[in-house]
Amino acid sequence: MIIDKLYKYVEERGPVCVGLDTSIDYIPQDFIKKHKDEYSALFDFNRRIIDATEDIASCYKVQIAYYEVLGICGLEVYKKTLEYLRQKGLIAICDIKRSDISSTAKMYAKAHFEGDFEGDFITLNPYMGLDSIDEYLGYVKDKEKGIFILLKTSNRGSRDIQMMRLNDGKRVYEHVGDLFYKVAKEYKGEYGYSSIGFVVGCTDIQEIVNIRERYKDSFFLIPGYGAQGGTKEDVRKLMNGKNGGVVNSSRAVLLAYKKYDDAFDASARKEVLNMREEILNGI
Ligand SMILES: O=C(O)c1cc(=O)[nH]c(=O)n1[C@@H]1O[C@H](COP(=O)(O)O)[C@@H](O)[C@H]1O
Repeated sequence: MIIDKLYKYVEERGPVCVGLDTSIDYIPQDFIKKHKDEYSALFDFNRRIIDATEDIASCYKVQIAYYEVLGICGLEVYKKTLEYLRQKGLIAICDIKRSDISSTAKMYAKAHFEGDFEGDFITLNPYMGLDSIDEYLGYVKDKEKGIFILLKTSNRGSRDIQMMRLNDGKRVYEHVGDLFYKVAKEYKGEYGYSSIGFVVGCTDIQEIVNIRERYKDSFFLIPGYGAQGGTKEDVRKLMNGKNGGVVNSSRAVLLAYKKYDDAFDASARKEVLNMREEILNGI
């Protein structure tokens, strides 16, 4: 089960997930100028961030929109970045946030668990219901793949729908969580976590404790740390001790060179080390 590999990497390297939401605007101009075009600079930037952090990060979340926006050439960089992670034996979470009926979901599953855009985990939107994830389950069961389902997101708008109360008193996100938690239990690995986990933002202090209590043996992908205001205390409440989730940081790592006044890769390393220390010290 892929979740066991992720669990082991968190044990060895810590819970930080480096977010490769690499906008061309984030790349220092002098670095871009050294390359034949901005696409090769983009890949080289990602490669150096990966090289500088691989021993201290558990995984990498590659946000597809940052590559799609650049068209075919951007998707080439997305592909090359995933290939590079794979060659190094690192774990890639493809942040694609898909949702569709089964016949189309089958294509998404094939597109992101096989071929050019293959990753280890993908993010899915649960809005279309239980059968919308069916086509991914074969990959989870037999092909070492995993899923993170959006449960309670980090944005302010998560209150608009996810926090609404249903007739039975449950929040919408609790209803969603309860449904998918049942499915997830069938895909548990050797450490007790399932390869189907949840995305839980660390920005809603009131809900965090409830979520960890309610989904005790669920592994979380936790965004919202740093740039969106999530703190080490919030994150710690979502982790099950030291190993119950990975904490994503994208902009704070990619733009760390502005804070440390050092090379971008050395700065990214400093940021990941600081973050790891902040989260783990005190657990
Ligand atoms: O699924 C996600 O990764 C995600 C869910 C969520 O609730 N909030 C959220 O910010 N994200 C993603 O997490 C990353 C956060 O980036 P930073 O705020 O720069 O660390 C982005 O790639 C978002 O798309």
